[in-house]
Amino acid sequence: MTKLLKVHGSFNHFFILDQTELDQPLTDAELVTLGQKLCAPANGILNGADGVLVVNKSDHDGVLGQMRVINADGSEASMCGNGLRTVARYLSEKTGQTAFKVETKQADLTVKKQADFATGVPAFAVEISPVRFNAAALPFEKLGRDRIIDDYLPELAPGVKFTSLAVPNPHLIAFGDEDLLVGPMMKELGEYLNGKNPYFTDGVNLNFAKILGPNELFVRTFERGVGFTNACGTGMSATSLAFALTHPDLGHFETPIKVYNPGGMVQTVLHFTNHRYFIELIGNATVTHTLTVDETRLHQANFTADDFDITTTSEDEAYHQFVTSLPKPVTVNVKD
Ligand SMILES: N[C@H](CCC[C@H](N)C(=O)O)C(=O)O
Repeated sequence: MTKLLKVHGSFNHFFILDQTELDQPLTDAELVTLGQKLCAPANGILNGADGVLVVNKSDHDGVLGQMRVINADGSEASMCGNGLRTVARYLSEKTGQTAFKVETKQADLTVKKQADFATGVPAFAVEISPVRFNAAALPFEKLGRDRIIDDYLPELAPGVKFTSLAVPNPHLIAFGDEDLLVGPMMKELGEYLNGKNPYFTDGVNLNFAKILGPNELFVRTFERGVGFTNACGTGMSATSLAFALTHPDLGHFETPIKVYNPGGMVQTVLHFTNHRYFIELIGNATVTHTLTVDETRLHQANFTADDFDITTTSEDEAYHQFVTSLPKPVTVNVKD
């Protein structure tokens, strides 16, 4: 039998599959099908998820494991900030180590166990990098620019200034008031840029943010390969950096930035060292369920909820209490 975990970072929900525990790792095609089937709420496996985090062995020195990210639509992403916190916790509890590196598509990233974010809410800090701004890292070549920093993009939305950066997955960011975050534009633009369009040919994570004050933001994200999620770790990290670059009076480097989101709150710390940006993302790493299932069913994506033995942990209650204790600067419903 094979064990999976159901986890979340800021209610950005994932399944973790540790392939080092399998008799036979899944093929890439099997991972795509598994991601689509496990994550679809209609299939009733714990109401689905936003993605599957696949843990593999890493042969890099000083690296405890490799993380691959399969979105709910089966597409693969180069990075997942909320997910990396949960994989870091999984590997920490598996090995007993509390500070180490995890291999991701474009970099081996530093992770470190933190003090609990609140009672019963374990937390990890993870490195978000590499950070790039140019069209080579972002597929927006049809917008006639090599960079998009605090620029109007009338082709996409009149009267809105955007910033785009890759961390290394692609993000497009705009700052505005609550109407922008909860109005119709976000869904329309998010669906357009993640469908057939000449601007972001590989899709893009769309982040709208409200500035709450010095080093305080609220960020809502329409994620590539998923749609609206309760939080996007790389989105909150990229938005924090865009905040400091476009509002240097309010967003500061080397200072914790409080980032609220529909699923809770995380902290980010921006760094610029040796001509390199990187972002620390600090937040919860919550395990809500353990699941066991026959490995063959995962390979064949041939399962219903009845094929899983599911155990619920006691952690979600503690996280709900944490979220309830937070201010609600913007009214966006939490997606179950
Ligand atoms: N949907 C994203 C991957 C997951 C990122 C998000 N869940 C996070 O926490 O960073 C993409 O395709 O780039």
